[in-house]
Amino acid sequence: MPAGDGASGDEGAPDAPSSAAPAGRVRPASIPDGLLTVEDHLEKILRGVGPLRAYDQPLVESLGLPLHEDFVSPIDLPRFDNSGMDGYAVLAEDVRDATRETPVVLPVVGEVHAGNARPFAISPGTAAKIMTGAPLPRGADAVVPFEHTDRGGHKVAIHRAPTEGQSIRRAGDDVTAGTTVLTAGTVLGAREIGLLASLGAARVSARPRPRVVILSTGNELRDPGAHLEYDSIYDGNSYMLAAAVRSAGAIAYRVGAVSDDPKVFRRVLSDQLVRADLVVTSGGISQGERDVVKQTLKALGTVEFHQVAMQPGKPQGFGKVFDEQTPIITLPGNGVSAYVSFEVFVLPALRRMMGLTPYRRPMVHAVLAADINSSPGRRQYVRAHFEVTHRGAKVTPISGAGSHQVGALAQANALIIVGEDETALNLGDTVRTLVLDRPF
Ligand SMILES: Nc1nc2c(c(=O)[nH]1)N[C@H]1C(S)=C(S)[C@@H](COP(=O)(O)OP(=O)(O)OC[C@H]3O[C@@H](n4cnc5c(N)ncnc54)[C@H](O)[C@@H]3O)O[C@H]1N2
Ligand code: MOO
Repeated sequence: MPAGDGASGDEGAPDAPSSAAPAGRVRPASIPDGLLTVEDHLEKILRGVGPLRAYDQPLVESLGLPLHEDFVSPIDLPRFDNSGMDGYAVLAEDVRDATRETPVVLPVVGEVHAGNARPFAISPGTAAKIMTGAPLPRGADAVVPFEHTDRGGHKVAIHRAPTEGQSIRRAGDDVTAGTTVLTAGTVLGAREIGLLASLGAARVSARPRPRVVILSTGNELRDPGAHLEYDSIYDGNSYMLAAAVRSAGAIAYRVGAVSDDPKVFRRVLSDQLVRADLVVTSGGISQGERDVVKQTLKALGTVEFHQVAMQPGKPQGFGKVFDEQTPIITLPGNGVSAYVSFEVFVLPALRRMMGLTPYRRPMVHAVLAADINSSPGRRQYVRAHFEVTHRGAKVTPISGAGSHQVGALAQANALIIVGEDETALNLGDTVRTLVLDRPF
């Protein structure tokens, strides 16, 4: 089956989260009691983060954001009849018989340049020199390009007859004032931003980019470039998450690694809220004795921690913190777990905050190039390489399935979904795949 964008199956996100689980959703039988499904946890998050309030933003800042309201053109484009060529404005009738052998000679009664013209008219039997974009003089109904003339100054010999209307760009032939040129929800790219600017919009109404504070936790973490003791490692996650946040179109505030001291974590978190629409943490949420995120946030009573039936990414948390009621998504510390959890939970939340739908990456169907075994009870996100060959979409699992294997993760450009109840996918099967890094 060719690569498609069918947002099919159980990955299709609820675009308008409701307060109850959608009717008809079946909990896979193999999921052990006590674990949430991926959809359960995602729904809690999507219900807890609303779209940010839209405001007028500078045009270029709106790149990648959806337009909040229909945009009705206040003006015509082109604004006025103007020349499409450098040449001479004439009355077509006057030069109807012009040929190379028998050119028609007309007096040149004026010259109009783009941005340097006054209202101007020509009488029958005369011509005006005109440049591309300059307003057409009244009385003219064609433009003869320089190449069909002797380029004369006081008089011009025209040696090819133009058709009526030739090289004239009529007012409103592209956009008519009063028409809706972009509808609410249109994601603004270079073409749309160019159009809005051409229509005189200095600002445009869009939801802002969410500001995301990223905290990683762990006494073992050091910034890249810093000295490592024998038991320390570099903080990969906060960089990865900051990059992922930016790729999603949001603003990342990466705070370096915070120690496992609950007092320190609490203080840093509270200090950061002033610039956060969302906080994302990594690490410190499983069963460890110093799981600082879980320990600190549980005490607040507003953040819930769960195990989710997925691999990687089993430990998860979500809630709101302090007086600000800032949403916080707590991700597991293993690098691959943090990445996959970002894709599955944080990306949809950011898209919802920005007003972008769909929230979740559409699924692609691809032919599997090797067997995959899976233990039941958790949905697997298998790191894989996706490509489109002359025979269609193909996906190949990458070796290195450990949640800590960020080397293998960096080889991947896709995640194969193995359902909770599935124990094997076989070479040649058509499998559900999330193709990463693809705009949607
Ligand atoms: N007894 C149990 N132990 C664990 C369980 C469990 O159910 N019972 N779950 C495992 C799973 S699954 C995961 S995932 C991890 C999640 O643990 P935490 O979220 O508490 O994360 P940490 O313990 O802080 O770290 C895990 C691992 O990742 C490394 N790490 C953490 N932060 C970073 C970072 N910013 N950059 C690079 N590497 C990072 C950390 O050093 C650990 O190796 O728990 C399992 N354990
Ligand atoms: O669920 Mo953990 O995220 O597998 O390593």
